Amino acid sequence: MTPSPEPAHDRVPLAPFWRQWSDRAVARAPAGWTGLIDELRDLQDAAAASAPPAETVARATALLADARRLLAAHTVADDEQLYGKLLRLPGRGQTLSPPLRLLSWTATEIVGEVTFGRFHSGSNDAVHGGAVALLFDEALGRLSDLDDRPPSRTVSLRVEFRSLTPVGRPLTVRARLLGQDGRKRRLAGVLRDGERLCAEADGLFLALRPGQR
Ligand SMILES: CCCCC/C=C\C/C=C\C/C=C\C/C=C\CCCC(=O)SCCNC(=O)CCNC(=O)[C@H](O)C(C)(C)COP(=O)(O)OP(=O)(O)OC[C@H]1O[C@@H](n2cnc3c(N)ncnc32)[C@H](O)[C@@H]1OP(=O)(O)O
Repeated sequence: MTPSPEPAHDRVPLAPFWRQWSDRAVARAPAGWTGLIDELRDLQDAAAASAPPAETVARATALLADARRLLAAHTVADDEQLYGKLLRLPGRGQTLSPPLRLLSWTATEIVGEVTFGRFHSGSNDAVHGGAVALLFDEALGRLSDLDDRPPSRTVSLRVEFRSLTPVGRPLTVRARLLGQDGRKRRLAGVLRDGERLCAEADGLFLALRPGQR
């Protein structure tokens, strides 16, 4: 695999399993779907950051209930859902974790950029530790399954919080594949705000056996 010369999240190669999984969702996604996900993400941040008066709360609640009813009328099984499956998009079309935008990659290392919003704040404008762990699971998981490696699952993820992770600033995340032993893949991650180390992670990912769900 050739290292990427420039930021290009959507050119990161996908292993065949994930390419099919994602292309199937892309083919079924209606016009405007990614706009809906972006709006949902912004909504989460706006709700977390607001302290509105009662009239605004009532109006927003009614609008949200309308939107929820519209979407719930089109509920599908997990296999058919679109959410989280658009792997060529930063954030892969989900709002659980903040969009991870890949800047460069090789078979054994990826570097990405991420900005946590107010939705992921714990307190003090600092990111909740669980959200930091979530980001590492995304980044390490992404690398684990790169380069035609068979799909894997996290079995262990240890995070060390070295300093507060700030909300609202672009941060750099770096993931490395340390080694493979049969189905076991050891990975490590580092999250930095400029030069400052925010958190580090060690993960063990296990490749699934053929047909294993
Ligand atoms: C789920 C979301 C997936 C979303 C994917 C989206 C996109 C993917 C595309 C690209 C990637 C992009 C982004 C990445 C995004 C997300 C990544 C999220 C990944 C996750 O978030 S995923 C959910 C959390 N994850 C689980 O829900 C795991 C639950 N679990 C199991 O499903 C089973 O556990 C399984 C099937 C994994 C293995 O089961 P099994 O029966 O096949 O294997 P077995 O138990 O025999 O273990 C074999 C050898 O591993 C050793 N071993 C096992 N566990 C160990 C541990 N904890 N520590 C040390 N060693 C351990 C044993 O000791 C033995 O070692 P030995 O062979 O030497 O004896």
